[in-house]
Amino acid sequence: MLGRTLREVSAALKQGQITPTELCQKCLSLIKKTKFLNAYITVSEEVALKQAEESEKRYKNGQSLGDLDGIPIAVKDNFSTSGIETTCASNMLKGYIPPYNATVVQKLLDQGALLMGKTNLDEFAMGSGSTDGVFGPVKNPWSYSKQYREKRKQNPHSKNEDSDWLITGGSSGGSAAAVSAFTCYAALGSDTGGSTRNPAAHCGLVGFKPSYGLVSRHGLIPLVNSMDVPGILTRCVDDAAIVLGALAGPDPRDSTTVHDPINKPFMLPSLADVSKLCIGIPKEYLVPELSSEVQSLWSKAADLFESEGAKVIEVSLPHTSYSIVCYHVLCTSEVASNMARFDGLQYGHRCDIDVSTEAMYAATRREGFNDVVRGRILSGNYFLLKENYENYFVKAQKVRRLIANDFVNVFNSGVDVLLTPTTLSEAVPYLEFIKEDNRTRSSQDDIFTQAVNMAGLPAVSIPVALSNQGLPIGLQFIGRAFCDQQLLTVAKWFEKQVMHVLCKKGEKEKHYKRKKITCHLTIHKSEGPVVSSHSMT
Ligand SMILES: NC(=O)C[C@H](N)C(=O)O
Repeated sequence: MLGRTLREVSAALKQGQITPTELCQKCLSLIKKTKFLNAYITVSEEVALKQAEESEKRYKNGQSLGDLDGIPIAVKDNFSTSGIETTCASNMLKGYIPPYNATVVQKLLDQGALLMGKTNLDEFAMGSGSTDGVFGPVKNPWSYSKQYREKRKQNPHSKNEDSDWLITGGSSGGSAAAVSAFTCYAALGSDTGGSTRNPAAHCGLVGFKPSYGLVSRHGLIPLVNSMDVPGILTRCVDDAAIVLGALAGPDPRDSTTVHDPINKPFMLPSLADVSKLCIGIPKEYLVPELSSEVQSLWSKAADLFESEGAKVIEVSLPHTSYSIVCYHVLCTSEVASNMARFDGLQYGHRCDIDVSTEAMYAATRREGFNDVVRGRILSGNYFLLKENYENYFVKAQKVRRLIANDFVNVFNSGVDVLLTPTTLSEAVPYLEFIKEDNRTRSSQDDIFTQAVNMAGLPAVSIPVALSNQGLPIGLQFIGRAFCDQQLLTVAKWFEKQVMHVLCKKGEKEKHYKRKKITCHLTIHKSEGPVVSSHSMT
């Protein structure tokens, strides 16, 4: 095996154990074999092979561009990619081919990364399941692990295997499935209310959301401009740091990016000295909906820090209970304004009826958007009505400030990092997920993640352990604004510890077979739980 992580595979490329073209072909073949996951909307095979060829020349001439040269990556289909269709999983943008690359995409390509394709999502990134895009739902690769299948078989309510798969979480579920199934070594997601961290937790990955302003949004098709950030999905913390190093920095095309006052330059994180840390546990995050397994891991993780000499204290984020509703008002208001550009004239789909311009707008938007998007546009326009503006939008802005100040107060009191759950539970089966109204479910699942976006802070979800059902569970660390590097040092220390403290000691390997895919599940001392589809039957 070449290596599970970007770092390992990058070393293999540097040592000539594999060429970029061979690596690219391996990933392309896995993309084909795991097509049933529905992780990709577009596979950019030709582009990736061409990029691999160029990378190969650089390696041959001793001119490699660094750790990302020759590394297969995937990009969520809401980032513009020059010459490659960018759909946001919406009828509205089907067939849209942008003339430019998003800054983050360009930066990865400039470092020699290979673009394998564009990944599936909830339409316009609205959702937490990756179930609501026009190309159909994404399946979680962990649905096919033997341990999970066996557990499901014992459940009398379980349906047959083909309908019994799990959601990936979302909205960057395609990116998470793509990394989790080893079709690439890192992927870009976007994170507006948790969309990178949530699927990372459900798919056993590291999901990193940078501080707002650290990474450019230019070319990321906006959901909520004041909260969107490009996110990073990888298999370990070091890999996330490598990608962040390539992406961070001001961009003249995004006026909200700043010259990072703290992290210059980005380096591979060292291991934090935890004995000097103060870890905050927000008491308001102990919500009744939290599963007992997640809760128990959360408290074990806190104990772990304490036993290693960290100060662990309970803290209060008193405005947490307003966060979901506040996010809803602000998100939908920005959505209503952002989506106004999709009118059948300027971009994308157009319904050609010649009754009147208004009728054309209405028909275009009815055909172009699903009902989740239309619902958000309607709510947002209601909040923005002249007579409602003060009472909803302005009030929500004030509450957002209070929510952000809660974090400032906690950090000012000496807390270095907050430790919280990422999601309420492990991934749920699709059929259970759609039983509930997806919008309600989505908003509940974002309870631990949305406030971070409203405050613009960095946060990372780390895979911690497998549940009784054999599914990954993640925990989240939240840091001070622009302390992204420090946050990663804590995450890295934790990642290293959890494998032999929270999981069973030592190394255990199991091979799980199902249909054509063999999931190879490994728990190592020094790495997170990893599901791979390296060995195919
Ligand atoms: N992109 C996101 O973070 C989406 C978030 N889950 C929402 O539905 O608004």
